[in-house]
Amino acid sequence: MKFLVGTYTKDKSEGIYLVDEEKVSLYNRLFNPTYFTVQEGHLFTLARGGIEIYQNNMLVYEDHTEAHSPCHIFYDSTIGMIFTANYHVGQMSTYKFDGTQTKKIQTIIYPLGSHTHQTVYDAKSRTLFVVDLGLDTIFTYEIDEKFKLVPKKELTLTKGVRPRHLVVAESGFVYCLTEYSHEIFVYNEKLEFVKKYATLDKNFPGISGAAIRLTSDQKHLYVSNRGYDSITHFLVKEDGTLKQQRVYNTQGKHPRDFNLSLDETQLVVGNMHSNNVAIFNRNPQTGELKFVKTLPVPEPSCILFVV
Ligand SMILES: O=C1O[C@H](COP(=O)(O)O)[C@@H](O)[C@H](O)[C@H]1O
Repeated sequence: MKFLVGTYTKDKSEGIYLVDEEKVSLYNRLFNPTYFTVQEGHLFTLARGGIEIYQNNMLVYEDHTEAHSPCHIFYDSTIGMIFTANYHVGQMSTYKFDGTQTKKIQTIIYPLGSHTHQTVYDAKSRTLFVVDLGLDTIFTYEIDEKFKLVPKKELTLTKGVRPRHLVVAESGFVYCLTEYSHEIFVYNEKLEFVKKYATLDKNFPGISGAAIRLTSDQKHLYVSNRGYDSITHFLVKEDGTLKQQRVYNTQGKHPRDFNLSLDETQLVVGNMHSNNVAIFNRNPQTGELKFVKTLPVPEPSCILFVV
């Protein structure tokens, strides 16, 4: 079991931590690496007013030109592009990365009220999804031969539900978790609305949906609920609709992110307000979780399993 934990460095945290079995150690000393990804031997992380890219712990690219730090970063190796969403200033940026060189391509500034929260590129449909929490909209784009974004469809959710993160299934179905209403909005491969599901049976005040993950067999979907600190497990049926299974206590406060191990036999939750990560064993057939232990990690906000 080996995973990295991105954090807020507002209090005691100093950057990204490595959890290797029982041992927790500082992996990279950084300012607020609240989201990051590791691919092709590079670490792509959020930084003050932009992004930083590291290779073997050495800084190889930095951009600090935005008025605030973004909240989400996504790298797609099929097109060699990096995408960021900047919640606080309502914009998203794109970069071209060719394995060594990085170039900023574009920044899109959204209308007043925008709080872009996530960018996801789906290589199969060649579609970029930009989730805008503030505008209750999912913007979609194609990418042209000059790596510029060409607007496609806009998915408008119910006003005030506040979409936060989504996943795209191999079927083309899109599952979007809302922060304020903690619901999952389901869209089919034509991006037509199908149905929505509450992540919890009761609507407690102050709950906010955070992360959403789909298993590689496409059969299990998990979401985290901050405030009612839990993970809800859904089965994904043949027709793409969902069936709620169980709700699991995350053994800590404010589960901002969680992730599956590479073989998907474990699930780790980052409990941001209780400074710990909770480790669960996972049955890959049934999707059931079994709590194993917690480990102390300060201000966890992003979990990523590594080889
Ligand atoms: O989910 C959330 O995310 C936003 C954006 O994150 P930030 O790291 O850019 O601040 C955050 O402000 C908000 O409180 C939270 O609910």
